[in-house]
Amino acid sequence: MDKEAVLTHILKSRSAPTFLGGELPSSVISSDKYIPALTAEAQNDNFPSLDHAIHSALSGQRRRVALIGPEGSGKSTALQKLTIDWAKGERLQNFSHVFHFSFSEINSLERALSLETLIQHNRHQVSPEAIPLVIEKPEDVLFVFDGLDRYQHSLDPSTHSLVSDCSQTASASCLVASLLHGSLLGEAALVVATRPTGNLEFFCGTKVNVLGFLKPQREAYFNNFFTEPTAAKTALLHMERTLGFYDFCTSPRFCWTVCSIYKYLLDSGAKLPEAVSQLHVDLLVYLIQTLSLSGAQSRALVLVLGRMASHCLISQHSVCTKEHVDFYTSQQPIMSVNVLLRVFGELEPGTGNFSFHSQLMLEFLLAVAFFLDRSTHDGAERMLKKHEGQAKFLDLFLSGLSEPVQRRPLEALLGAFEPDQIKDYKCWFKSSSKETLKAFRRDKLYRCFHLLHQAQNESLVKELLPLLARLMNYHSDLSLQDCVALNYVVTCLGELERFELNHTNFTEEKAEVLAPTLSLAQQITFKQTPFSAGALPRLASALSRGLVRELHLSNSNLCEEHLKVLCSGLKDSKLQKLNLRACELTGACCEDLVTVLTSETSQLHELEVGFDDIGDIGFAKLCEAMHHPHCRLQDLFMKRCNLTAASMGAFAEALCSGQSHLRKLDLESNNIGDSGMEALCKALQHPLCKMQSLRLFDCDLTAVCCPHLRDALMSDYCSLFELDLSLNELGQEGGLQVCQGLTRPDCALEKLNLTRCELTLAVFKELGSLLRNGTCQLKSLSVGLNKVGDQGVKYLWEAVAHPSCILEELDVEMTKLTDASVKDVCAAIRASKTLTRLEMRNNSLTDASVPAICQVMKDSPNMQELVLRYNDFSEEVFDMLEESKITY
Ligand SMILES: Nc1ncnc2c1ncn2[C@@H]1O[C@H](COP(=O)(O)OP(=O)(O)OP(=O)(O)O)[C@@H](O)[C@H]1O
Repeated sequence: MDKEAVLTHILKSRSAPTFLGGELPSSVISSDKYIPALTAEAQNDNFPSLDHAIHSALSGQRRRVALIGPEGSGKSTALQKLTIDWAKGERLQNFSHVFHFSFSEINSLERALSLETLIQHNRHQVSPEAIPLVIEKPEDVLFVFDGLDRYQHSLDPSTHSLVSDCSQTASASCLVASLLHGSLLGEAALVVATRPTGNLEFFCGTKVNVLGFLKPQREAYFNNFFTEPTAAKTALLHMERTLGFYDFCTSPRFCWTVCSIYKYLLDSGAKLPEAVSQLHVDLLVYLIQTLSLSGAQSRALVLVLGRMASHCLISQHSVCTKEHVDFYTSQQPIMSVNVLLRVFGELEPGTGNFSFHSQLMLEFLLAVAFFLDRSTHDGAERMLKKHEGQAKFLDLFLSGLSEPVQRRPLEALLGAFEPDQIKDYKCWFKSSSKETLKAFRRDKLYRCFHLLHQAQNESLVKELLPLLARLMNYHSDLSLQDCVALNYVVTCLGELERFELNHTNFTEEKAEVLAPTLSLAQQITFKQTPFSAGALPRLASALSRGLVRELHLSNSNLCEEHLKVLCSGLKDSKLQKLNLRACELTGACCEDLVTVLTSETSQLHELEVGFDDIGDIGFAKLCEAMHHPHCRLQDLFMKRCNLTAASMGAFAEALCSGQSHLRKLDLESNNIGDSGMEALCKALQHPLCKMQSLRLFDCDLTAVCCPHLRDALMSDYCSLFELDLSLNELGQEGGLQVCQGLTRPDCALEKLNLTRCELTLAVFKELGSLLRNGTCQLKSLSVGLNKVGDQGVKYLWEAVAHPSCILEELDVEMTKLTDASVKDVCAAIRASKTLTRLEMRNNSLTDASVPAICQVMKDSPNMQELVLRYNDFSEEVFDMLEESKITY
């Protein structure tokens, strides 16, 4: 085979590049501007380039490969590169022949022919004498077929009588099917390129999904396109910011289009477009200007193209035949608009088929035509319905074009848009948006944001403010595009009370796009949103210059490094509350938290690090921060942080330092033990200690620490207002000591929780007399899960009934109460002037108690809640309980 002739043939340029069509593959390759495109798998793994994937598929056993990718993703260019590399002797030298076919050309072959003729016919520079070599050694032959999606015949083998003899004549479609199914030259290798198409169902071989360009390839492409590096950078940054979140940016052809129009705009000193609809306005204006038509002709042309676009969408055919085109273009010579359309079938010029260069331009022309067409009776809603499922951007383009500033350049060329059509679209937009926003249809909500983003009209966003405001707080499953649209809306609104993001992979790109939103929000929550490492610096910098007061990151995958980055931003922020519960933090992370707590401008007063492995060393660092004059920490939540008695000494010191503002500490489920408690109790007696609330649920305490606790409670300096000792084995002795502590006349304790503390009758008796003694300030008492029965709780009922008792909430869950106590319960409720909430779940009351209880609830207007869940009631009393507003 004459490789030189193959090379000359391919490299010989046959048509000029256009903005929409792209630079010719041959010119891209010969001018060394070829950038290896990627396979779709490259997004996840470091997979090879498309060229590599083709070569490895051809070196394998099957040697049949289909390249499947969307429009303009670089399939044809990769095939031409393959053929050129072979012809230059650089690659695939195991093949003696490479035959390159286009399915569009095969479509136009109407007469029967043999494979031998097909090969020679199709400019393959193979002499008749060489044909026997091809046939004898098919393993040395490679067939390359481009554009299966444009093929008009089926590859279904059952619809053809497949041939096996190279000299046998048959239809071209039969020859192609025979080659692809291996009955003809079965050992030859084969590469087919196509957009996704039904015919692929009949292809057996390796399938390679073509992606095109990601950011690094786009960067290389822009650098090649613009000779001036600053222009390349400006253009690329602009594209990434305004369009980089759309899938179609992976298309090399789209990159060419963007570069071409950007260059034109930059050279003419114009502004670059902010949204995809603006980009298409600029493109269409440029393309029409190149045609040098009159205004009326241009308008007529766009109307014709709009109708063709509608036809292609509705019939789901990307290709219009000559007949279709003639039908639509009785007044317009369609060949004059090849800048707007792609022409196929060069074998017999003038008889070819047409298609739109890009689906985006097709939909854009349809949108423009909608606003130009006086004769159409379709309103926007009907028009969108008609193309539903086929058009992806039609509504976005309508939205962009409905704004006077955006459509003005087109109106200057085509004449004014029809006011009725614009009015109709605006009406549809407002009514459908209001409906969507009112009904909170999440699926449609973001579409509405996208339409607003395209319209780029701040006052339109503000008009919808009353409906938008309540939808701005919670977001989930956000795509990058959604982030862009949402951010646009939030930026127009200018402020945001809450922003919660759920179930969203928080990537660097999303963080970058949402940075303004994050800066405008006062309260931010991330739930089940894994952070990528790159997202953290963006988040940190948005928070550092933002308005955020509260940040909730519980259950996030923050490691030490992530936290370090985050804290670098938080130390300059206005943050007041930080929740890092279950964020996989360790003691080492506390160093970074200390920088936030002690920064000069720190306003952080609430910190939650529960379920993180902080340990004594980490806690010691936090205690050091409490000595610092800038530290404003008041509330600290450290549930299950692996703390022991060892850290209580340093903590007690911090509490007594006079610098600490700490008022509330939750140490639930840490191994504090009696010795730790002893240290803590000493601090509580110190005049500089400001602690008000101490939660020591399940902290391994026993009666041993209770004398210290009593002393602390008895101390004049103790300002404890709330104490939770539940799930500690205090027993009778411990319980009595605590009660003794409460006898101090001005003891401030208002809330005491002694749930499951192994308390006895004697303790209940003491509690009862305390509540009656007139000095006790207790308003809330929980003594559930102490199995004292009716006899023990009776002391409390008597106390509640006493006029000196000011108890408002009483919890006696699972104390083995029976119907025998009901008389006392009712008397207590009836007599109390303060009791509002009574918790009695998990006891043994039966239906017999219900009438009296219901009656007392009716007679006692103070009572807000009585909980009787999990008692022994039958269904028969449920109605009665419900009527009396009792929770059962
Ligand atoms: N690897 C590449 N390097 C540089 N430019 C490229 C590359 N691939 C494609 N291009 C540019 O993009 C344009 C479109 O590419 P190509 O025709 O190969 O796409 P395609 O996937 O075959 O599209 P379609 O399905 O629409 O036929 C080319 O004309 C060229 O300008």
